[in-house]
Parts: sequence; structure tokens; C-alpha cells
Amino acid sequence: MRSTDRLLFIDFLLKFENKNGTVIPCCVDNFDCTFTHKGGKSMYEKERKELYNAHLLLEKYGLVAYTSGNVSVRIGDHVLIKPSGVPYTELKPEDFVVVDLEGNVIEGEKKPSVDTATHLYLYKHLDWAKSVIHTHSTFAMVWAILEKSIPVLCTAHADVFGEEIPLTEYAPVGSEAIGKAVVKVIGKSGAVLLRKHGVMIVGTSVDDAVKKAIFLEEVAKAAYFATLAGKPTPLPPDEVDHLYNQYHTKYGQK
Ligand SMILES: O=C(CO)[C@@H](O)[C@H](O)COP(=O)(O)O
Repeated sequence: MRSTDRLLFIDFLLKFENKNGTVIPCCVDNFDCTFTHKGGKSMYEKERKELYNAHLLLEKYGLVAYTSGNVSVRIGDHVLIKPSGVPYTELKPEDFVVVDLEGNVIEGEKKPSVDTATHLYLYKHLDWAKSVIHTHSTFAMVWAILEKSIPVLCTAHADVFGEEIPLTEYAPVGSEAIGKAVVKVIGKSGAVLLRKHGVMIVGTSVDDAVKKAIFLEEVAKAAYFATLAGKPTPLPPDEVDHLYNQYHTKYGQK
């Protein structure tokens, strides 16, 4: 499409949207023309609130600072993700960006997270992935900086994760490289340490991912202090399996 034709087409779409308040496509022939739906409702209102609350919870538990980290949720062939570089104190539900699985912006005025390619790689390669969280939570990051996986040293770790928290190879930010490195080592826990970087969590829901991000920091902290104070031995693998199965079938209101 010639650029003048594109502009005419976009003008037509905008008028159509204003009149009808209807959701319209935001990418025309790969032309960079993203905009929000000013005339109508934003896409995924419910998921926007859920994602906003997840970001607030990460901040409340001290797992992120200022602009660091991000959360996304998969909705069919779309992913809703945090905008890049927006401080948590300024973040609003309407700021989240809708992208498709190839990274095209479907709705949103802001640039999506710098880690979007990583999140998308995980959604495309792990069919159970419904939400992804990235943090630089302090104690987990200490293990990642030391280039050490976190052994199963206590029952809480066995309960929630059921295995040691693996460590990726080093991968640079801003491409699929981190996603590839995560897929190579991820196990049933869905929690991974990014070498020299931080944490990546994959969840079956936003709640599941938030819970794992919170508990990972708790076990990373306990394991760090235990290792500093003495020479803790890991729980036996049979006991780890037993605790994990018990927790996942009986714990709480099940
Ligand atoms: O780790 C990194 C960059 O090194 C990112 O996770 C930032 O911490 C947050 O980036 P945005 O989601 O704001 O783009």
C-alpha cells in the first residue's frame, strides 16, 4: 500500500471508530500506526485490572524497584504486557500494551516492555504458560549473580517448587535469547534464575505466577542465609517429591 493510501485508510478507520466506538485493527500492512480505542472501550478490561494488581503486588512484596521487572498475561493469540520504563507509581491499567504472538502492537500508545520478545518466546514454546513474570528480586538475583542454582534446602521450597531452581546460560536483554535460555532449563516449577540478571517465572495463571515470584524470593533469602551461616544439606529427593505432591493435591482449600 502506498503511504498516502495508508493515511487515507487510517483516517477512514479512525472516523469509523469514533462513530461506532468499535475495536479496529491497529496495524495496516505493517505500517506503524498504533493507537488506542479512544471512541470505545479498551480491549481486555478485566485482564488489565488483573495485570495491574499483579504489578502492585510485586511492588508491595519488594520484588521490583521503580521500573524494573514486568508481568504479562496471554489471552488467546494476544498478550497483554507492561509498557517499557514506566515507574510503578505511574502505571495505569490502560497503559498495558496488547501485542500478538509475533510482537505486533494491536492496542496501546506506549512501547511494550523491553522483555516482550522473551515473554512471547515462552508463550509460543510452553503450552501451559498463561502468565510470565520477570523480576530482579534481591536474594534470587544474588544466586543468579553467583551463577548458582538454588538447592532444595527447606520444606517451603519443596512444597511450592518441588525441585532446585535452575540457572540459565547468560543471555542478553532485548531479543528471544533469554526465552531460549529459559526453555532449555525450565522444569515443573516454572521458576528460573537468569544468569547475572534476575528471575523469570512462568505460571498457569497470573495468580500462580505472582505466588511463585513471592515464594521464590522467600526461599532464595532463607537458602542464602543458611549457606552463609553453615553448610546446609539438600532435602532427599524422595521427600521433595512427597512434599510437592502433598502440597499440590491437599494444601489449602482443596
Ligand atoms: O531487566 C530488564 C532490563 O535489563 C528489564 O526487565 C527492566 O527491568 C524492565 O524493563 P521494562 O519492562 O520496563 O521495559
